Amino acid sequence: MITVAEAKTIINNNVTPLAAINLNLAQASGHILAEDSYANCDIPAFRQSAMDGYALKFEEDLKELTITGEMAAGTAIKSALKAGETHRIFTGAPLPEGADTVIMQEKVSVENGKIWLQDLNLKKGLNAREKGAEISAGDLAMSKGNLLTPAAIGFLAGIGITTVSVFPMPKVAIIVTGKELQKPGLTLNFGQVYESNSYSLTAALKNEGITEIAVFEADDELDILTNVLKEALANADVVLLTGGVSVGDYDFVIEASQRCGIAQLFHKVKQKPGKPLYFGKKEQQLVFGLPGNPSSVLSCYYNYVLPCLKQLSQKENTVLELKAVLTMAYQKPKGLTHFLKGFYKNGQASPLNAQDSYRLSSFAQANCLICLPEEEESFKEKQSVTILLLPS
Ligand SMILES: Nc1nc2c(c(=O)[nH]1)N[C@H]1C(S)=C(S)[C@@H](COP(=O)(O)OP(=O)(O)OC[C@H]3O[C@@H](n4cnc5c(N)ncnc54)[C@H](O)[C@@H]3O)O[C@H]1N2
Ligand code: MOO
Repeated sequence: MITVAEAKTIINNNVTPLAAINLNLAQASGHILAEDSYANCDIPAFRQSAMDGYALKFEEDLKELTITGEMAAGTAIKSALKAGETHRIFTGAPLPEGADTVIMQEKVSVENGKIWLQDLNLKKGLNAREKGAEISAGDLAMSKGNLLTPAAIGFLAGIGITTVSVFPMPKVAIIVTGKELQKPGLTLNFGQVYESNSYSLTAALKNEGITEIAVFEADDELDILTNVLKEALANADVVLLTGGVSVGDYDFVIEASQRCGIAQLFHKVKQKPGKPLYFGKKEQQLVFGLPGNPSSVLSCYYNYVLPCLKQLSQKENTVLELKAVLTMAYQKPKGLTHFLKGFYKNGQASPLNAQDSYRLSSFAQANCLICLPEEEESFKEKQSVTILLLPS
């Protein structure tokens, strides 16, 4: 059995980031930019008013001007100012030729087609956005490696970009195994359990912006599982199996993986929950055999699967490791790293009740996993420990 750290290193060393693709900007949110992006034109594309008011050519001691035109936002008609003239103008509209300044309408009085200026702070260029002030044609708009946040998407759209080169999100297949599984909503017959792993995993993947998710079900039979795994591998970068990875007579994940040509990279990690975790690889495709207990599935997801998915898309890991003090003493046997479902607040981490790996009630309340190292058994109240902060 390998340690948690060894397992993480093996995964990390076996991930090849996915090749960049071109995406329509509207589909690119949450992706990492794979190429520098450049502006095609000046933005603003013309000298533009930042206020509703009057456009003018600035001079010291201006007192009055005659209104000779109007510029509304979106106007396609060009206009020019002569000496002593002003144009009514609105926010976003182009300034008439010859104008360099806009006075807010609150700072003038209007009478008989004229304005009287009452703005002591009026300066040349006030309330006028210069052509190319945001960005000039040919300038670098955003560098490779940037995350396309909503603001980044808006910025690129605002400079007229429609397509971007990004690192794609992985395509993920989930295979839930087990004869005992029943769909939530149907009657639970004797010996059955409601199938929840595909729900928790799908929800977690969708939280990451992963949309290509295929869910398969497989009975505990080697031939069936082998065929389902083959089908899943046909269109996935990552396959997540749940259940069937331990030592029982009906646990076929290891054998089915071998039959599908997947090379085993490890099986079994010194941890609780999730001891029988399996990881394998077929060319660039990655396969996780997650131990079936619902809490083991999620504990392994946050520890191993999520960082791997992030790496595939060249994104930062969002499971943050930090230090916290325990709010209570805790005992565990030596030999395995324990990941306790916990609640973190103001630097303190509280282990929750119901730590058993078949239960999700505590995980449903948790915002962190408290990591208790393999070789330690006694933890004091206020002792500093490492926690993994879970993404919401
Ligand atoms: N003799 C041993 N028995 C077990 C060991 C061991 O070392 N020696 N390890 C235990 C540990 S730890 C775990 S974890 C489980 C993992 O076993 P499997 O991955 O083979 O999982 P299953 O046996 O198929 O299922 C375990 C448990 O989870 C329930 N389950 C499975 N899939 C789902 C699902 N999609 N939704 C909800 N619940 C699910 C299943 O009904 C079982 O109760 O092995 C121990 N045994
Ligand atoms: O390790 Mo298993 O995941 O405890 O139940």
